[in-house]
Formats: sequence, C-alpha cells, structure tokens
Amino acid sequence: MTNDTATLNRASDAGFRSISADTGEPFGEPFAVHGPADVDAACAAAEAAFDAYRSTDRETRAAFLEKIGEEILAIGDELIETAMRESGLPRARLEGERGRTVGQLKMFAGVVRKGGWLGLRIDPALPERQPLPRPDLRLRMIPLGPVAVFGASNFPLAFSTAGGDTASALAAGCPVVVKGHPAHPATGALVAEAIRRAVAASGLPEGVFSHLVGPGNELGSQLVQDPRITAVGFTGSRGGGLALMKLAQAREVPIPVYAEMSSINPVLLMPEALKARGAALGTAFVGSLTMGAGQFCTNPGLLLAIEGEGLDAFVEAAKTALVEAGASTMLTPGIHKAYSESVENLASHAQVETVARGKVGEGVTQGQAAFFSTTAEAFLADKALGHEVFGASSILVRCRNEEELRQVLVAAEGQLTATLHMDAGDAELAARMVPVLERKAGRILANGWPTGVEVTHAMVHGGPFPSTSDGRTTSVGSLAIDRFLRPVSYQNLLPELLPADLRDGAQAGLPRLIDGQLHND
Ligand SMILES: NC(=O)c1ccc[n+]([C@@H]2O[C@H](COP(=O)([O-])OP(=O)(O)OC[C@H]3O[C@@H](n4cnc5c(N)ncnc54)[C@H](O)[C@@H]3O)[C@@H](O)[C@H]2O)c1
Ligand SMILES: O=CCCC(=O)C(=O)O
Repeated sequence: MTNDTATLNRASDAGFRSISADTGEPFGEPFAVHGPADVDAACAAAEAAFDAYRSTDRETRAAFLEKIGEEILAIGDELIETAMRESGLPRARLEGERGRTVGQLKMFAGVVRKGGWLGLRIDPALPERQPLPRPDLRLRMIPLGPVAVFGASNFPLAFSTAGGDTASALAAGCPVVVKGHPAHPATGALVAEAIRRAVAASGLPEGVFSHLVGPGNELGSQLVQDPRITAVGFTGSRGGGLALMKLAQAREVPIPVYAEMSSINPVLLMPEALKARGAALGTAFVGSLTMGAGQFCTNPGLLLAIEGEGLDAFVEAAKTALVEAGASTMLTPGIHKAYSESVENLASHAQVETVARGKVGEGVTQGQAAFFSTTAEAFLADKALGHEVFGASSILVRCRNEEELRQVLVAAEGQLTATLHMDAGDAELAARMVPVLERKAGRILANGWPTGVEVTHAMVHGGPFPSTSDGRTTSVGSLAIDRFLRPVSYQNLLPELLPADLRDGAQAGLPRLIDGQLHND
C-alpha cells in the first residue's frame, strides 16, 4: 500500500491507519500524520506553482485534467477494493463513482478548452464621446490562488481527493491542497499518487497538487488559516463547515468557504399523484432512502403530503418495502453512532410515530433504516425535527391542508433539492408551490428522486444555508469553476501589457461580449 507522505516533510507523530468500515478494525500500514511543517510546505509549494500554473494555455490545462482521469483508471481494481474496504460501499457504487469522477474531469477539460469561463468582455474606447471620452475596458476572470479542498467521507472518489472541488479548482487555474478525509486515507493516497503522476507527465510544477492527511481537526484548521490559501471547498457536517467558515472569516485576510453541509431534501407528495400511484411511490421512496445506506446529501429525509386518498397506500407500501430493507454498513463507526443516536431521538419523540424500521444490522457499523411520521403542527413546534439525520432515515409530515403545507416549507431550512411528485391534476398546486421552493432549494425536480446528481452544465448542487455556506453557486457541474475565479478589468493598458486573450483579434472562437453584444465566432 502506498503511504502518502510524498515530497512533504515526514511528520513526527505516530501514524494512523485505515479502518475497515465493516469491522471497525484498523488495517494496513500506518500513514504519517501531517503537521504544521507539512501544511507550510504544501502551501508554499502551491503559492510557488500558482503563477506558472495559471499561465498554462487552455490545451495544456485541459490535457492535464484528462491525464488525471487516465491515471485514476490506470490504478485499476486496487482503487475499488481499497475504497470498498475503507467505506463499506459496494463495488457497483464505487465503480460508478469512479466513472463519475473521471467524467467530471473530462467535463472540466472541455470547459477549459471552450474558454467561456474566461468571461471575456471588451468595451472599446470611445475617444469622441461627450462630455468625456470612454476608456478602453477589457475584462477577464482570473484564478483566485491556492485552494484548500476537504474530501468528503460519503463519496470517497467523486467528492474527495480528485472530486468536483479539486477538478473545478484545477480547471480554474488554482493549485490545490487536499485535506484528505481520515475515513479513507488509503483510497486518498492512491488517487493523490495518480494526480501527482499527471502533474509530472504534464510538466507542471509539483506544488500544483498536494495531499495532507491526519485524523483530527488540527490539520484542517491550520490549512484554512494559512495566508497562502485563497478559498476552501468542503463537503461534510454542519459543525465542520461552520467551524471552517469561522476560521476563514477570522483570518487577517478572510477568504470564501464553499461548504456543502446539511440538507433533508423535502419531497412533496401531491394529492393527484398519491391517488394515482401512492403505493408505487411508497416503494420507490424506500429505494432512494436506503441507497448507499442513506449517506447521500440528497437523501429524501423529509416527505410532505396533504391528508387524503393515496397517502395511506403510500405509507403502507413504504412500510412493506422498509421492513425488508437490509441494514447497510455505514462509512465510519462515528457516523454510525451519530445516525443511531439521531434515530433514537426521533423514535422517542412524543410527537413522532415510528412507521417502520428496516432489518437490524449484524455488524458493528450497520445502520438500520427508519421511517417516521408526524403532524405539521409538531414539525412547526420543534425545529430539531427538520435537522439532517445522516443515514437512511426520513420523516413524513402529514398536513391538513395547503396552508399547512406552505407553512412547513417556509419553516424548513435551506435545501439542496426539493421534489414534486405530481400528476396533471396537481399542476395548479405545484405552480403555487414552485415559488416557495425556489426560495428554499438549489434544484427543483419533478417525478424523480433527489439522489443521483447529474454532472452537467445546468446542474446546481447547492442551495441556501445550511445546505451550503453560499447559495449563489454549486459544487457539481461546470458552474462550479466560477467559485475559484474573480474578475479583473484592464483599463487603457498597452496591448503588450494585456493578457493574450484580451488583445485585439485574439478572441477567435472564444465567447465574449463586445460592447455588450455576445460573439462566439
Ligand atoms: N450533508 C452531507 O453531504 C454530509 C456528508 C458527509 C458527512 N455529513 C455529516 O457529517 C458527519 C460526520 O461525517 P464526516 O466525518 O464526513 O464530516 P466532518 O464534517 O466531521 O469532517 C469532514 C472533514 O472536515 C474536517 N473537519 C471537521 N470539523 C473540523 C473542524 N472543526 N476543524 C477543522 N477540520 C474539521 C474533518 O477532519 C474531515 O476532514 C456525519 O455524521 C454527517 O452528519 C454530511
Ligand atoms: O452526498 C452528496 C452528493 C450526492 C450526490 O452527488 C448524488 O446524489 O448523486
């Protein structure tokens, strides 16, 4: 097994080891715990690499992103087996996630080549304008600088070392320092080695990518506070995201933290849809709920319905499917413990009815699925009922009428997604709900389930707080690159001082606004 200390200083602390998600037992060789000297070395290397990296031409950078994907695939089955052992996630899921990771890198390579992210705008000088001449103004987006990325535990490939945050930051021209998730150090090390091979093969400075690992919070805190870090990408707990936001704001020079934290993804079961296919919806709901042991930030943790025909059929079908749902290994003993405690809190809540539980697990980290029900009144009276339970747990809020449904939605926290299950006869109610949902969520979907995010150009995987720290953007899809860019306007600069893309006649094929008119030729 590769031990990931790379070119960084060997840390003095005793190492830490991978933990088998199934057994909770350590395995493999110990990993060195990176400390302050390693953070300093990684950030210094990133800063030193920044100007050379941001100056790479679009083709070099795009080819580099594709090379990372090739190197990840070249690891072969060792990557999948290692991730299976560390995360407890099944082979098919991890193979799919590897495809998504590589596809994501390819998508950003395409984005880099097309150059829309440069955001070119040219307002030519108007020397004859009265009463004052207009200067020549040219704008482009430039990368922020070194970015710290916190890998997520629940997607050890697509949201981790070479995941969406890393891919979008590298695409923007930012060197990346990854703080690997301690739940999958061996998986992270394999991917980090693949990225380093791609860096070398592309002739880029080593500091374009570094990978730091350690079991506690100290390392991440130091990284976020390092003055050379200019932005942070994070997926994880609300507590972790908030802590990093505070640290970033308290710096002498505050920096943006793009944290994706907590969402329960309301699903509205509309009256006509329930009447027509309540039972089928109940069965499908359990499929989405239990996917990946429920450890998706898009997990449908909150169902909303107005009392009426079909709701009981939904509940019965969900119950039947859930009691048959096998317990699944959760990512870490800590996540399993947090899940079990949250579920017990719900189960013992005076206003909450336990509708069904899945099968009891055998191992020490197997999560037992749970489905609860409550009233709108109770939900509105206790904010805790709207908090994320990370795992296969969901609560149905039974509303007496549309007004209660609206009140529950308005009271709910910001969300990554909101789903409508609707038939044609629900269209008017849905039209009244969509403006409410737009204010709550980053993605509104109809007649599907929120789990399974497409990596595309029109995707938003973001939303109002606390689903993320900044609802103006996304961590999945090509728009994610904008998080790591900022605009610079060049006024009356001599042509030789302008960046090449902004010189006269140099924009062929690049999307640009000339005097406010879009050109693509
Ligand atoms: N909504 C989601 O997508 C999502 C995903 C994963 C985990 N979670 C939640 O997070 C819980 C714990 O899981 P996790 O370990 O993946 O997330 P976490 O937030 O505890 O840790 C994520 C990363 O951030 C670091 N970190 C956390 N708190 C920090 C702090 N105060 N200072 C510096 N660094 C810090 C950790 O070391 C780790 O590298 C889960 O039980 C679940 O509730 C949510
Ligand atoms: O856990 C967060 C990401 C969820 C996701 O990407 C998906 O549902 O596919």
